[in-house]
Amino acid sequence: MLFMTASDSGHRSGFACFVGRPNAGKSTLTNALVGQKVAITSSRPQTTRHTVRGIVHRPDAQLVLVDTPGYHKPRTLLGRRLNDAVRGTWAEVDVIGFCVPADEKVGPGDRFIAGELAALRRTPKVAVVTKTDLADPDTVAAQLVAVDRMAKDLGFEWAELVPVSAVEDKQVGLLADLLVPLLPEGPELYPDGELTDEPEQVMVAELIREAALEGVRDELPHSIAVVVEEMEPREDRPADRPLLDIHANLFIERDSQKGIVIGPKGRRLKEIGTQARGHIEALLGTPVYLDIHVKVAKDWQRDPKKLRRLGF
Ligand SMILES: Nc1nc2c(ncn2[C@@H]2O[C@H](COP(=O)(O)OP(=O)(O)OP(=O)(O)O)[C@@H](O)[C@H]2O)c(=O)[nH]1
Repeated sequence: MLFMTASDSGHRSGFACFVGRPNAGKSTLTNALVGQKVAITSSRPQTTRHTVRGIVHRPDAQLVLVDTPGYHKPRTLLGRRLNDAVRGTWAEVDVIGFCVPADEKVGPGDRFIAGELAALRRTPKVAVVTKTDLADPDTVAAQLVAVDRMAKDLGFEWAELVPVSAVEDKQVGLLADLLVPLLPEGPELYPDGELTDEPEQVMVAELIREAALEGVRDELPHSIAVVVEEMEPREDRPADRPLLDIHANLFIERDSQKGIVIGPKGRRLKEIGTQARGHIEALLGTPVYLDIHVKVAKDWQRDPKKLRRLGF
């Protein structure tokens, strides 16, 4: 009955995810489509850990965006878990957006991922050439041709091929217009106004992790995990001056990494706290007291029990 009503009205709803090599612009594009910061962006690759959904609400459709971690050659148990999670997501969505930056040549990393997509015969695949503001029109055109050819070489065709700039908000609306017809007919999946179904604590943990990753060496990203232990409104506060107490543990793998995260005289940790607090307050719309403890969870990347405890 619900289905008939939905198809009568022509309303569409479904899931999409963006895939592509690290730094391809997937999170930024998700944010631009949704219009609010829900996924985590960073100038460093492979920071999108959790499946974060942003929801595009339109009168004619609801598009639920699932943001997956980067798909890459696994070296550790964590790497394999991430790849499993990514492939699991690909199999579940209604449409896949494959992102390639306009300012970098199509390479083996792109072909590796597109090759995996080729196996998903039934799922429509849309190619998105991202960051067009960083390339001149000829380069963008050449990139569109290269991406088209890559699919043909792999034995499939893109359902759509579209250049966008998420930063300058160019063609982002067009991309949504092209994705919507590829969704099945159906009613709204989430109530209007709900931007993400990711638990707040996970998003808060991601914001702390993002702040912790700023300015640390490239090899550290997978050595940091954050778990929010407690998130409670402070008691005895006047109604017009609420305060949210957040206690979080920041896990590193080895004692030797403590210095990097904490910094001389605790300066680095303080910076992490200040930056994360600003983002959390913007996200939740309330003043926050943030308390971060740095703890060593030895070799947590390779230990299945510890991985589970940290939510992977
Ligand atoms: N100039 C420009 N920069 C962009 C655009 N989109 C993304 N970027 C930048 O490119 C970098 C990577 O963007 P992300 O959105 O984090 O990329 P991602 O594909 O989600 O990266 P991973 O999480 O590592 O897989 C960031 O520094 C963004 O600011 C764009 O349209 N124009």
